[in-house]
Order: sequence, then structure tokens, then C-alpha cells
Amino acid sequence: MEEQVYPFSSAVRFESVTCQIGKRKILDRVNLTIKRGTITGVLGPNGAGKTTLLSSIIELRHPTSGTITVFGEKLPVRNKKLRQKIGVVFQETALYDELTAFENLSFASSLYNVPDAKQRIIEVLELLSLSERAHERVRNLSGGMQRRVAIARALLHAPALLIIDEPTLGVDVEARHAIWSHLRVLKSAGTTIIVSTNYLDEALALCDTVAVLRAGQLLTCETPGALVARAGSCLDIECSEAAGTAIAQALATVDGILRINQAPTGLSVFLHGNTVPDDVMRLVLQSATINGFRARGADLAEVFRALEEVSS
Ligand SMILES: Nc1ncnc2c1ncn2[C@@H]1O[C@H](COP(=O)(O)OP(=O)(O)OP(=O)(O)O)[C@@H](O)[C@H]1O
Repeated sequence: MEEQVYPFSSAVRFESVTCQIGKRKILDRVNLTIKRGTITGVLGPNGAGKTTLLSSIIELRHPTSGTITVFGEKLPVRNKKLRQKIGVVFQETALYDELTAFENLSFASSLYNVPDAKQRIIEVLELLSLSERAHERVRNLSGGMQRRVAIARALLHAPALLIIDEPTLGVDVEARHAIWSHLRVLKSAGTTIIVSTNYLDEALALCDTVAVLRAGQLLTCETPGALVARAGSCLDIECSEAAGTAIAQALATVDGILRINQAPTGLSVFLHGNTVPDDVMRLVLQSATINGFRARGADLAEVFRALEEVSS
């Protein structure tokens, strides 16, 4: 894929980056530019290479070939200055369960020599809406709150770039929204954020740009809206197999229909972003009797299928 060129200066730039283990390419000639002050989602199924991509920015993985530039410095770098600009939250929160949120942050700030630590801890707890629970043991906090404590810890040294592997993995819906909202606030304060995710709704809700990885290859890098528009919206129609065949025939030549997937229990009709579902439903009802239908956005698997159709 052609590299996306942005008018703004970049926080991170991957140029033809390949990470190979044995014969296997975990990342395969990835070209990607991440703008400063944006939230970029790295989206892909399990094993796509998301964690490897994030780890390579902090030099836990080293490319076999290609170049990674972070805030203008080419990796590998030998000074600690660059590392101090980056905060990282990986899937394991690695908090001390028996310590309070405040004590966890206090311990971390002593390790990283955070200046004016107490004040900064109060600030980050406030930022993540954790002040009221600051003196409770971490093991008594919900999964979502523990995740927020981990994010607070990564922010202690006020990093310009925050990298989070699966920010809302295993947290409930309410906590997901709270985390997204905190990340948006951080972005508006100028922090560049990179998150990996398996969830399309997370990418839609949170990200300015989505880099889609599959088997180590960057399939595309675009806005979440553009990504979803590729797969369009979908009408799931419940009907008999015979009715499904009749509907598929009736819709075969209709403009604005991307594709039709037929199954014995009905069919899924994928519509172009501009197509009005009600117009299509009128044609459906004229051509056969159905048991029911629902309109929905495309899911991640369908977005991948749409991308595969373009690249094949
Ligand atoms: N050290 C290693 N040795 C061999 N294979 C590895 C190693 N590290 C990663 N892999 C493989 O590389 C692929 C990409 O791994 P990675 O963890 O980057 O994917 P991911 O997209 O983050 O997956 P997940 O969503 O499951 O976290 C996987 O198939 C993984 O098994």
C-alpha cells in the first residue's frame, strides 16, 4: 500500500518495516505515519501483528529491515530522552493488588524520578476520575478502574505519546465509555495516542485514523468513517431459502447494493453508504414474503472482507 502523507509533522513513522521471526514475517513492509495530537487505532484480528507494531515503537521488538522514526529520531536510540516522551500500557496492567491506586502511582513515580511527584499523582488521578478511590486497594477496584489506574501510571511523566494495547480489554460497557472519554480529553490536551484494538466500535468511537493490519500487512490507513463506508450498512433479512433466491434476483441489478450473502435462513444485503435501506426494503417486500429484518452497520469481519475484495 502507498504510504499516507499528512500535512502535519509526525509522531511516529514506519518506513517499509519488516519484523521477521524465523521465516515468518510478523510485520511485512509496513509504511505508516502517525500524526501528532491524534488518536490512531491499530485494528486487526488476533495475531495480526498489532502488539509487535506497538512494541517496536518502544524498542521491545527490532525490525529486521526498514526504519522507525519517533519524534524525529531514528530507532534505535541510545538516549533516555526519547523514552521519557512515551507512556505505555500493555494488556497486563501489572499493578500491585495489595497497594492502593495512590501507592501504586507513588511507587512508579519514585522509579521514574517524576518531579513534584505528589502533585502529579493528584493530577493524573483527577484526570482519570480516580480521586475518590485513590486510597482503596487496587484489588478492590473494578477491571475498568484498574485499567484507568494503569493509564494514570503511564501518564505520570507527562508523555507526549501514549501507547495502549487494547485499552478496554475485558472491561464493561460503561467503563469502556469512561476510558474513551478520558483518552479524548488527553488528545485534546495534545497527547498523541496509539491504541491497538480488535473492536470496530472502539475504532469508530475513539480514533481519528485506523491502521488495519492483517497477517503483518497494513491493508489500509484511513478514517474510521471511510473504513466502515467501504463495507456499507447491512440489511439482515429472515426468510425461506426460496424467498431469499427471489429477493437476490430482484436486487441483482439494483444500484447501490454492494453484495448479497445468501444462507438457508435468509440473506444479508450490503448497501453502499448512500443507499437508503427503506428503498431497498420496498423492493424486497415486492419480490417475496419475509419473516423479519433488521438494519445494522457492517461488523469487523465484513470490513475485512470488503478490504480483501479491493486488494484481490
Ligand atoms: N517471539 C515470537 N516468536 C514467534 N512468534 C511470535 C513471537 N511474537 C509474536 N509472534 C507471532 O506473531 C504474530 C503476531 O503477534 P502479535 O502479538 O503482534 O499479534 P496481535 O495482533 O497483537 O494479536 P492479539 O490480538 O492476539 O494480541 C502472532 O501469530 C504471534 O504468535
